[in-house]
This record gives sequence, structure tokens and C-alpha cells, in this order.
Amino acid sequence: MDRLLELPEELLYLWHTHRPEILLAAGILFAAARITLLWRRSKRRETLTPPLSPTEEKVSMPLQVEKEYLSNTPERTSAPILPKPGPRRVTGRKKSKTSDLSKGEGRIHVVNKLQPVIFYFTVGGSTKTYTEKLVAHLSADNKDILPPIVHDLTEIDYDDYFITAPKSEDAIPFYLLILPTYNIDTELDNFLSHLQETHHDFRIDTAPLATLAGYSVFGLGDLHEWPSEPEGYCSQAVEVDKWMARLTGRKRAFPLGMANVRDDVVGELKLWSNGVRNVMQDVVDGKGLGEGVRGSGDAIESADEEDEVDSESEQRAKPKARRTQTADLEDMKVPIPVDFTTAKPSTKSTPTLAPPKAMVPAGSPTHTSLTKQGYTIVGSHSGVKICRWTKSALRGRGSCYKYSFYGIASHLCMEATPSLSCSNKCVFCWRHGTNPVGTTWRWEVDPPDEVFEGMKRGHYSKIKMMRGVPGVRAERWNEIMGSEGGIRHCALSLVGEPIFYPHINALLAMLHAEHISTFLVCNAQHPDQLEALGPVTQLYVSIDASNKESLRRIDRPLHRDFWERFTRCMDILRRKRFTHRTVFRLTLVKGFNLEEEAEGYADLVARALPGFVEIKGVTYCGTSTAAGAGLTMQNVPFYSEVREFVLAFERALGKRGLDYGIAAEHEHSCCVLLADRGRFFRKPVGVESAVGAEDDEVVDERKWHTLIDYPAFFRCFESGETFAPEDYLGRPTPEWALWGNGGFDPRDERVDRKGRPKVV
Ligand SMILES: Cc1cc2nc3c(=O)[nH]c(=O)nc-3n(C[C@H](O)[C@H](O)[C@H](O)COP(=O)(O)O)c2cc1C
Ligand code: SF4
Repeated sequence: MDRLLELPEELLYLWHTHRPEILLAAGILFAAARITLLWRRSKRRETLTPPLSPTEEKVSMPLQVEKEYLSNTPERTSAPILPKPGPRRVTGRKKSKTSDLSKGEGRIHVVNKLQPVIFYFTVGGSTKTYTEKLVAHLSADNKDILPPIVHDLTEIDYDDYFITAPKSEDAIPFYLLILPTYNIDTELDNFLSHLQETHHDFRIDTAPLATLAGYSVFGLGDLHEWPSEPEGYCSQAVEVDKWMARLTGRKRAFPLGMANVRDDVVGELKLWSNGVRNVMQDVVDGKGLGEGVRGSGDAIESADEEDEVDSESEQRAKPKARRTQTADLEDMKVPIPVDFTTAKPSTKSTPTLAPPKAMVPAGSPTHTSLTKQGYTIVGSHSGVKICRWTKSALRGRGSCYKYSFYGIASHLCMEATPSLSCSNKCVFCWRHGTNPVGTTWRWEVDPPDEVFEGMKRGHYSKIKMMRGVPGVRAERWNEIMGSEGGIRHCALSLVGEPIFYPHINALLAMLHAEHISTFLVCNAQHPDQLEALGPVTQLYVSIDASNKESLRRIDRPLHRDFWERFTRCMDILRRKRFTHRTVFRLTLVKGFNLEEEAEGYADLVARALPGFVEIKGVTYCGTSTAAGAGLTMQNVPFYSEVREFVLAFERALGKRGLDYGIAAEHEHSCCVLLADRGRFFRKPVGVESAVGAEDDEVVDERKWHTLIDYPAFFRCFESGETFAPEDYLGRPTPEWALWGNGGFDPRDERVDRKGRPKVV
């Protein structure tokens, strides 16, 4: 017990005598313990982490392969071999939505060369000039970027460039659009509708232009008159840019450029084209369009554009919102564009619809151009013009072929249209380019009485100006301008599509009420309007081709379902042949629809059974559109070629058991008339019908009856009863107009182009 009590004293003694040794031993022990601990921890970590797989090393791609993937292709990641289970290793960047879209829905391109394709539109000509500057700037010496191809938007078929991109062996198209803005109707409205319709057409991929390497738009506008974008500055370029983003799957290669025409356009254009050039270089270098450039795939902007599509779809659906979709579709006679590709409901409010615009506003370039060409614009969408035959007939120098065939006196005839707009862009039409076009009527509508009064006023004022022209015959002058005289015929065919006018029946009734006969020409693109058409003295359908491909090439229709519309019109015409004098008008264009087409035309006759077929050689109009479509004087057939065609056509009809004969000709107009022999080759009206007679003597009495009894037509019209073309047949066709006799009235004086008497 005593030793235990002495222990603290002994420990204290030991500490005092061996303090350094004790401290050293303690330090060594502590260090050993720490080292052991650390070693044990690192050992445990080593056993949890697998050795790095050799496949995780980055494999460098050869340049060519890298190009194949462009920058838009999602990054390839080599999957590391991981033990299961274990923590997931994430490599590479997050795959963005936009990079998926911009790669063109899975299409992979080998970009060897780029083909810049520039599209422009112009009315006043300035955009064309700037386009030329752009071409010069882009045509640098670069083997990977080909010299630009340039297209005037009015001269191309949109289907060739804006439904699918043109294909080439090794060059990928890169679109550049340089566009002014017009707040009046121009071809640009039509171009925009085309882009929109293509996007919404459920038969077509939503991004059919994703195969393009990229696109960019440059707009020209007037900031002085339209001080901001919401007020319309460059608004059409903005619109085109948006639609192109959708159609290409957001391949906006460079942001929309804009220039104020009152400022430094060339400077702005240069800045933009420098940017475009750099991007094109990046693309051929395999760097792609890049990410993060405003508009080139930026996620926020892309989402904005999708929302806009949604709200537009919603806007179209809105008026029918309370009805079921099934009921809507059943009620519709014409297919409406339905976007089945857009499923996302929109949260945005519906934009308000703009009020309809005037088709041809006073002061617009179209108005100015038409006025310069001698047209009188009536109201906002109609026109009237005196034709050269009216002037010629006033001077006793011959009437047009309608006088020879149907008894129309040209000096009593008014040529007019209630719609200067059309739904075709025929290659031989002089008016295409600045004139309004559209598939539906989307303009202000003038009341029919104003249209009628305006047309007459315009016509009479022009005739009045003829009073002092040398050679005008007093008796003819009086027949139109005298107190007893007046307009007796109206050819609704001038330019545009008369049947398009929503009050066409009311206008026809007004003409008939004043005993003005009506010849109406339509383009076989509006079957519903044709079906609803009331009485007209003679109903024409222009037949410019015998098959779908030719029709697309010649008429360049705006309606996607143009052939279905055309054939429907044929069937409607067949039914109408008992109530209307129906006529096919064939315009022959050498190299387009003349050769080999007689059989096809005969098939169309078999389908529609028109009373008459007028065959006419095309008149050369010499416009840039015609030239752009490859039309020259070489495409105007000689009269001998027209005659040859007519004989082949007659044989083709005969082969089908169709009894049509060549009734009359007007050599001067390069025009020939065939008619249904069963209906119009007959005994004079009033004599018992010789149709079906077998007796040779009676057959000899039969004559062509292509002329019209106009008073009889008005009597029929006023009776309120249904009537047939046979009810207003006129006298027999004059001898001088028959096939083989040339068709010139011997009572008129023949003159040459300079007005000198012609020796026949
Ligand atoms: C009738 C008319 C309407 C126009 N409307 C607009 C417009 O709405 N917004 C705009 O920014 N510029 C507008 N402009 C200006 C044109 O876009 C601009 O002058 C352009 O350079 C014309 O190109 P062009 O000469 O190739 O036809 C209009 C010009 C005219 C003559
Ligand atoms: S029918 Fe035509 S071409 Fe003949 S006079 Fe009338 S408007 Fe002129």
C-alpha cells in the first residue's frame, strides 16, 4: 500500500529526469499511427475504382469523316466499360434539341462544295441592282463555294425550289433571299402563302428544306415611311425569314439583314454578305452552322417560332371552335390546309386579322403599270381596255375572229375583267410579275353595280378619244356612241380570272339586263365557282395543256391540287353543255403543247364534250417572264402549223367516235374553230332539223351554225326559264368565214401593219 502511495512521486521523478526521451518516443508513436491510418484509407479507395478503360481515350476523326457529320451531328461518345452496378459516368455535352433539328431529321450530308442560290424579287428594280452587287461580292475565288445562281422569284416555279431543294452531285444548296417589302399586293404575298402552305401541307415533311446547307434573308424597306418593324418595316423579309426557319428545320445560317433604302444600303448589304461568306466558309470547313449565333439554332428563338406556328394554326381553327372537327371536314367542299404536325396547344393570344387590302390600290406600281399600258382601273380590282380590234372595226379595217365565228361586231365590244388577279402564272401571260395573284379572294370587294358602271364609263371615255382618229367611220362611231347605240358585247377575259369575283353572277345579270351579251373565259381552276355560274352567252375554259405535267409547266398554277381542279371543271362543263354554249380554248405554244398533244386534247374533249373548240396560236408577249420560261418568237406557231395540228386533232376526235368538224377559221388571228357537228351543223333554224337525216339532198342543206342570235339569247334570259344553246342559234356561218376561206369579211378593207391597203 505504501509503494502505491509513492507511485506519483516516482513518475514525477522519472518525468524530470527523462523528459526529452519520453517526448521523442511519444512523437514517433503518433507519427506511426497516422501513417498506418492514411495507408489503410488509400488502400480501400483503390479497390472501389475500376482501372480506366482504354476505349475512353478520344479517337480523332479524319477530316472527311468529320465533314460528313458536320457540326450539327450529335457528338459521338464511346461508352466506357463500367462494372455493374456503379456510379454512371457522363461524358460529352448535353445533346440539344436544336442540333437534332438542324441536322435535318437524320439526314447526313457530305459537304464537298456549296452552291449559293440567290432569290430576289423586285418591282421598282432596285433589289435587282443590289442582287447584282451581292453576286459580285460572293463570287470570290473559292473552289469549295461555287459562283452563285440567281433567280427572280417571279420566274421560277416555287415547287422546284421551296418544296424540295434542287439536287446536285456534290454541291449542297445554300439559299440567300434578298427581298423588298410591299404593303400592296405583289408576287411576294403569293410567295409567302406558298411557304406557309408548304409548311402546313400534311403530305409534305414539315421541314422539307432541311437538306439545305443553310439560308439567310436580307430585307430592303423604307424606315422613313414604316418607322419600325411592328409598323411594317421590312415586314415581308421578316416573314420569309421565319417561314424559312420552319421549312429548313432552323437552318438560319446568318441573322436576317435589313437595310433602309434611304440610308447606306450597300454598306449594310456588305456587312451581311461578309457574315454570310464566313458562315459558308465554316460550313465547307466542316464547322457547320455553329451554335449560339442568334437564330442559327438557338433554343429560345426556335421555341418562339414553334409557338408562332401553333398560334397561327389556332387562329385558322378559331372560327369553327365550337363545332366538332368531323362536322367541319364534312362541311368543307374544298380541302383546307390542316397542320397535323403541330400538336402542342398554344398559350398565346390570337393575333387580330388585318382588314382586306385593295387588290390594285391607286398609286401602286401595278396600278401605274396597267394605266401606262392603256388599262382603265375600275374601283380596286377591275379593269377595262379597248382592244386593237375595236379600233380596227371603228375604222372599217376588220373585226376579230369572234366576228367571223359568232357575229360579234368588234366596235360594239367591251373587253373587261372584274378581277385583275389570277391563280395561274401562264408562261405566255404578259401580265405576270407585278399583277396580283392568289388562290382565294382576299381583297376588298367592290359592289357589282359600281364595277359595271365603272367599266362602261372607262370604255366609253376611251372610245371618245378615238373620235378624231383618221379613218374612223361615222356610221360605226354612231353605232357605239350615238343616242341609239352602245356596247352590245362584253368579253370578260382581259386579264385575270373573272370567275374569281365573288359577285360574278350579279354582274352578268346586269350586263344581260342592258342587252349586252357575255363571253366569259375561265382558267379551269375554280370548279366551285364554275358550278355556281349562272347564264352567260358563251362559256369558255382555257385548255393550255392536255396532261398534268404540261399544265404545270405552261400554266404554272398556284393551286397544289390544280389537276384535280382542272378535271373537275371538265366534268362540270360536260353537265353544263345543255344549258351553256361551252367552248374549249386551246392556245398552242410550239415546243410546249403543240407536238404530240392532239391525242391528249381529244381525250379532254371526250370528257367534257364542249360545243366548240377554238384553236389559236400563242401571241408572243415578249415579257421577261416569257423569256424566263424559255419562250421566244420560235414558240409562236405559223398558221400552217396550226392548220396541221387542227387536222391531226380532228382525226384524233374521229378515232374516239366524236363527231366534230372544222367549222370556221380566221387566218389573221391564227385561229380555227371546230364544232360539234351533231348540234351545230344543221338546217337553218326554223326549218325542221336535218340531224340524223340520211337523205343526201337534205344533208346538203345542212350548214354550220356558229353565229349567235343575240336577241333570242336575251329573250331566253328574260323568260326566266332554263334554256339551251340551240335556243339562240343564229344564221349560218358566212361563206367567207368557213374553213379554207380565210375568215376576212370582204366588206372590210385589208391593210398591212402600217395601214396601207393590202393587195390580196
Ligand atoms: C407601294 C409601296 C409599298 C411599300 N411598302 C413598304 C412596307 O410596307 N414596308 C417597308 O419597309 N417598305 C415598303 N416599301 C419600300 C420598298 O420595300 C423599297 O422601296 C424597296 O427598295 C423597293 O424595292 P424594288 O425597287 O426592288 O421593288 C414600299 C414601297 C412602295 C413603292
Ligand atoms: S372579242 Fe376580244 S378581241 Fe374581239 S373585239 Fe371583243 S375584246 Fe376585242
